[in-house]
Amino acid sequence: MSAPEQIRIVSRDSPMALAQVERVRSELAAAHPGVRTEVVPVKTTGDTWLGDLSQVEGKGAFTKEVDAALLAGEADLAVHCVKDVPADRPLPAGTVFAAFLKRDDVRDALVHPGGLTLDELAPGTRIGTSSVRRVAQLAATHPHLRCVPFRGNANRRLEKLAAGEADALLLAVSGLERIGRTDVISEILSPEAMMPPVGAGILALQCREDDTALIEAVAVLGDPDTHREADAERMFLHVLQGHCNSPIAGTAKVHRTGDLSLRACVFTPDGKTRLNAHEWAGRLDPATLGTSVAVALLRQGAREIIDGIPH
Ligand SMILES: NCc1[nH]cc(CCC(=O)O)c1CC(=O)O
Repeated sequence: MSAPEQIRIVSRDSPMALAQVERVRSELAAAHPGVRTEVVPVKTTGDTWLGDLSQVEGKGAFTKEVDAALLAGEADLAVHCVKDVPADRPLPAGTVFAAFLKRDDVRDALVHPGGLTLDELAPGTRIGTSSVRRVAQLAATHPHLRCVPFRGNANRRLEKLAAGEADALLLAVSGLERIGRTDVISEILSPEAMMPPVGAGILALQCREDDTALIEAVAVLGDPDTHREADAERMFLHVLQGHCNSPIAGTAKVHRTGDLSLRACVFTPDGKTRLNAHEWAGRLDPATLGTSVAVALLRQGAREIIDGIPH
């Protein structure tokens, strides 16, 4: 089947989101020379509300307006960071993921203007992050550091850091790559030091489910290993049913042997309790692996931890 002549791509309007759209446009141009693309930028609640995300809709704050534009027919293709797409509920009715692009770096980076590493930071150093996952892990490993709430797109956070609103930041390596600012990285944290979130570094392409021509056309951009990792991670989070204040980390990996593993953790906000699970898929499909890892954490008391956190 031939590709559609024109594809309207909807996305958030942050510099990172627009860089993601450029990647999609160039991969589309390579796969389907001659296809025309148009960008439809939208602002999401998560972009305009810089307070506590749990006070607005929390999950979905970065995706709702993008999904609405897709469903209203104002655009044909949405580009999302999988990390920002709620996994506890199905995708908005009438939409599907048509492809997961090849995964970028899953790790977090420390941005410290003086170039120090996490272990070198002095007691009381203010780390700008509103991520409960990052706060809980830092509390466990570096209790002498102080996290201060920090929201806004990555460029905005770097500006706020330069203005002295924090002494250092934690940001995703993939995000810094997309905005062309890896120069600010003072240390890349291993997944052991800072477990990544579900969906880290993955971009998903979402279409209306009846748009079969487009679904077929963009499927060639999909990466099969990334798809397996995303399925395992998202099913893990779906079974666990977290909320926007629950510190949860999870990262799947397709190894050179082709086998898939999933490591995941649930933390208390103070980082004092950390539940761990690590399983291999073996004969299980990715979603069943995700279910199994979630059940392993539930057996250790994950439900009680998650439900005990105010939200
Ligand atoms: N919450 C914002 C957001 N959504 C996705 C990324 C990073 C890129 C990715 O993981 O795809 C970021 C920035 C960050 O966490 O530093």
